[in-house]
Amino acid sequence: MHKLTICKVLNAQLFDLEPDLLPLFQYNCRQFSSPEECLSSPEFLDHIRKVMLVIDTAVTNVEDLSSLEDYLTGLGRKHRAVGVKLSSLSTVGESLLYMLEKCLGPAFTPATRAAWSQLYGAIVQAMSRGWDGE
Ligand code: HEM
Repeated sequence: MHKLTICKVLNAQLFDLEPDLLPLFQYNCRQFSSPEECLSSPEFLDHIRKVMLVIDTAVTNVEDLSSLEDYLTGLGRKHRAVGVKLSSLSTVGESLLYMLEKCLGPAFTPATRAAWSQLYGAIVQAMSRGWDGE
């Protein structure tokens, strides 16, 4: 399956888990009337690419995640500013694990799950500094 198709599936599940995330994605002050409309907008697809790029970068730098810390703290701050709650990042993590499980099937062993969970947890921990002082 194409990477972006996978990501669309992932994000459809995201809105099932947390419908309140939909109004946070607004482009040119326009609100989407349904998850489907959001999922087919070029800006939202760009955001999916941005998320995947951050995850790709974390995988590449897994031996030295501290080098990404300042970037991720700033990224957290931007998300706080657009109204994202810290807890919503966990919902994204849940969707990510769900997607991997669906795509990898039996290859998604408990050890693989633990490794992904740890990596995403490290991203969230660094981003969470953007909510410090709340
Ligand atoms: C919890 C759900 C999330 C919501 C509602 C959300 C929403 C947004 C919004 C509204 C923007 C600004 C517009 C745009 O660039 O599309 C944005 C930017 C961005 N988001 Fe998210 N986001 C979420 C989770 C994440 C996660 C988990 C990551 C990465 C691990 C991420 C990575 C990015 C990046 C890289 C940008 C661009 C920042 C920049 O312009 O410097 N987002 N996000």
